[in-house]
Amino acid sequence: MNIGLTGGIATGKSTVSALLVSKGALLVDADVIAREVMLPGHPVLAAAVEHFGQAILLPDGTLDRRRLGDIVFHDPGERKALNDITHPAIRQEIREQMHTFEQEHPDRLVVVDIPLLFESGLEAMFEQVLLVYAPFEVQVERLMERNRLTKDEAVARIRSQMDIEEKKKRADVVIDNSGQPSETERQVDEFWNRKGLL
Ligand SMILES: CC(C)(COP(=O)(O)OP(=O)(O)OC[C@H]1O[C@@H](n2cnc3c(N)ncnc32)[C@H](O)[C@@H]1O)[C@@H](O)C(=O)NCCC(=O)NCCS
Ligand SMILES: Nc1ncnc2c1ncn2[C@@H]1O[C@H](COP(=O)(O)OP(=O)(O)OP(=O)(O)O)[C@@H](O)[C@H]1O
Repeated sequence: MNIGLTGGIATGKSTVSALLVSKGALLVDADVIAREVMLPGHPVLAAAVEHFGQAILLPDGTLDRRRLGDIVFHDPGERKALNDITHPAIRQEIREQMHTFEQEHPDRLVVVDIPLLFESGLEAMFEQVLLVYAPFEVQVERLMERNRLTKDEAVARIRSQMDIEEKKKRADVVIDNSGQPSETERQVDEFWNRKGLL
């Protein structure tokens, strides 16, 4: 059994996936995989440097994430270029991890956290798609606070993704994380208790 878990930036995907893991789900995390392919020595990082130049590297050879973020969150063409470089390898690794979990633990729920699930058209990989929702204004606030960003920087990142209201329409299940954590936990409990009906 598997679900794709998505949302908007800073809507609470990590918060909800941690709750599901605490109940016994197995997690595949696209953000973790995206970081692995950008480590020194990985061919994906090499391809990114070829496109964006040495300036995206820090003196120690690791990726300057803030610098690359500044480029791609303000320029749709450069964002597409980065996605074209990184996404095939990320998708491949997601598929492999999902397959391994499903083979080894056929009785467990496999949760696959992918921020850009809808943008990348990956719905068909999953039995159901669960959306972690918080409205735009809440996203802005939480992103500014967590990443110490200005309002403009936070809005640029949010606008780099499909509108959260559109994602809400496309999802099979919605967890509204705009309220208190206890309210989110209640909804996750409810989902967990009826997931046998998936
Ligand atoms: C641009 C990079 C260097 C910025 O790094 P930074 O440490 O500031 O952010 P981090 O990686 O923690 O991502 C935070 C969030 O930003 C959003 N985001 C990241 N990349 C993108 C993108 N290409 N388009 C839209 N949103 C994105 C996601 O919601 C993600 O959860 C980094 O996100 C990256 O390498 N992105 C390309 C790979 C990718 O698409 N990852 C996200 C989905 S798997
Ligand atoms: N219900 C809530 N009330 C208040 N703050 C919350 C709530 N849920 C999450 N947060 C906070 O909002 C921020 C974003 O949450 P989280 O990191 O889980 O989002 P995310 O969707 O995984 O983010 P990203 O897209 O960047 O990976 C965090 O700082 C988190 O502590």
